[in-house]
Parts: sequence; structure tokens; C-alpha cells
Amino acid sequence: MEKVEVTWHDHAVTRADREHLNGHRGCVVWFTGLSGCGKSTIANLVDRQLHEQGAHTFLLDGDNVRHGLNPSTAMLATSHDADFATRFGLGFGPADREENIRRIGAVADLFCQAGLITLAAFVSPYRKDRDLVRQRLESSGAVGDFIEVFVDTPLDVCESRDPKGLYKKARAGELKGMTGIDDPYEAPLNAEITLAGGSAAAEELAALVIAQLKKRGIVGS
Ligand SMILES: Nc1ncnc2c1ncn2[C@@H]1O[C@H](COP(=O)(O)OS(=O)(=O)O)[C@@H](OP(=O)(O)O)[C@H]1O
Ligand SMILES: Nc1ncnc2c1ncn2[C@@H]1O[C@H](COP(=O)(O)OP(=O)(O)O)[C@@H](O)[C@H]1O
Repeated sequence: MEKVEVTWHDHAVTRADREHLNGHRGCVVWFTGLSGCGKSTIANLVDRQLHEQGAHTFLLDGDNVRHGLNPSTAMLATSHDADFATRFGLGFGPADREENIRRIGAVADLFCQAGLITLAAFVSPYRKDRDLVRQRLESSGAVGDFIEVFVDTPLDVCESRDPKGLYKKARAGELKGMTGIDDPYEAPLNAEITLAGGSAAAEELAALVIAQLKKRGIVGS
């Protein structure tokens, strides 16, 4: 294995300095759940509401991050050679999902250190990968920096919504490895927040998240 010499440097402006300027703590609010469960809708509502209250936030969202930070091999092949695109492009196999979440976890950690209320909305189906992000956040910061939000919407509800037609394709055998169909979703065992995404309006669920952020002292009441 190639030895790489890298050294950690402390920053002149600390996380505490940035949080003081922002007027609130940084944290990562991590939405997980099946495709179509409502992650993106709820996270956007929370983001908009916090932003309007003057909080410093950013939303990392599944499909969007896969256009930039974590593109597919086919996307990378439009600007890089085939070897490079194959090496760094990500799909939906288990190792690709692991690397997707690992990279996003590292970015979310940086945003948290920048004092931002970082919202992350990813299927993130494997418990081990989410737990690794939690560990990363808790070791670079503190317990409480990672708030896991399980958007617990039954598969049949997600499938009936099917905004992108992915479940239909998966049922027809045209899409392999669809979470909930032929790839597992491992529900959180101890999420800080669980939302009944199939039986309450997105606005109500967003309000529950904001209430928890207030209760945890991340934003003022
Ligand atoms: N096989 C398979 N399984 C699940 N989802 C799939 C798949 N293929 C494509 N998509 C679309 O990609 C979005 C999920 O991307 P993520 O980066 O959140 O996935 S993961 O966390 O790496 O599992 C997901 O977005 P959301 O519907 O917003 O969750 C889907 O639109
Ligand atoms: N609580 C809810 N009740 C009813 N429909 C919802 C709810 N949350 C989201 N939706 C709808 O379900 C679809 C999928 O939501 P989305 O936020 O894109 O899910 P995800 O990001 O988890 O894939 C969208 O059409 C959205 O309007």
C-alpha cells in the first residue's frame, strides 16, 4: 500500500468562533429512509424555516450530490477517461453506497465544523454506514452533533408515490438493486427522531424536527 504523508493542521478560526458568529451551534440532521419516503420534502421545509429564522444552514440532498461530488461512471466519462471514470464513479452497489455515504459524511462533518446546521437527505440504507458518520461527527465534535431522523414511511406508500417511476421499473425487473425491493433498508435502532412519513403532512413532520432542534438548544425558541 502506498504511504501518503498528510498532517492535520488546526485552523486559526475555530468552530466555536464560527458558531459564536452564527449565533447557534453547528450540527448534522441526517434524514434516512426509502426512496419516496419524504426526506427531501421535509428537509427542504426545515431548511426554509430555519433560514427564515436567520439560521445558517445547508442541505445536502441525494440526487443533487450524485450530480457533483459523487457522480456515476457515465457522468464522469463525459469529462474524464474511462479508467478514471470507472475508478471514481459511484452507482448503487453496496460498496458504492458505502463510499457515497462516507464522502457525504466527511463533507457534513466539515459543514458542521463551519457552524452550519447541515441537513442531509440520503437513502443511506445501511446502518453501519450511518453509524460511521455518527462516530465521525461525535469524535471530531461532541455527542449530539449527529441527529438521525428516520422518515418511517411504509414501502407500499413510497411505492404508490413513486415520483420517479423507480419502483415501477424495479418491479418490472428493469432496475436492479432498488432499496426496499431487492436491496435492503436497515432501519435505525436508536434514531433521535422518527417521523411517521405515511400518515402526517410534511409540514407537521418538519415542525417536529424544528421542535427537536429547539429542545436540543441548537436554535432558539
Ligand atoms: N437502486 C436504487 N436504490 C435507491 N435509490 C435509487 C436507486 N437508483 C436510483 N436511485 C435514486 O437515487 C436516490 C438515492 O441516492 P442516495 O445517494 O440517497 O442513495 S444511497 O444513500 O447511496 O443509497 C433516490 O432518491 P430519493 O428518491 O430522493 O431517495 C433515487 O431517486
Ligand atoms: N408527508 C407526506 N405526505 C404526503 N406526501 C408526501 C409527504 N412527504 C413527501 N410527500 C410526497 O412524496 C413524494 C416523494 O417525496 P420526496 O421528498 O421526494 O421523497 P424522498 O426524498 O425521500 O425520495 C413527493 O411527491 C412529495 O410531495
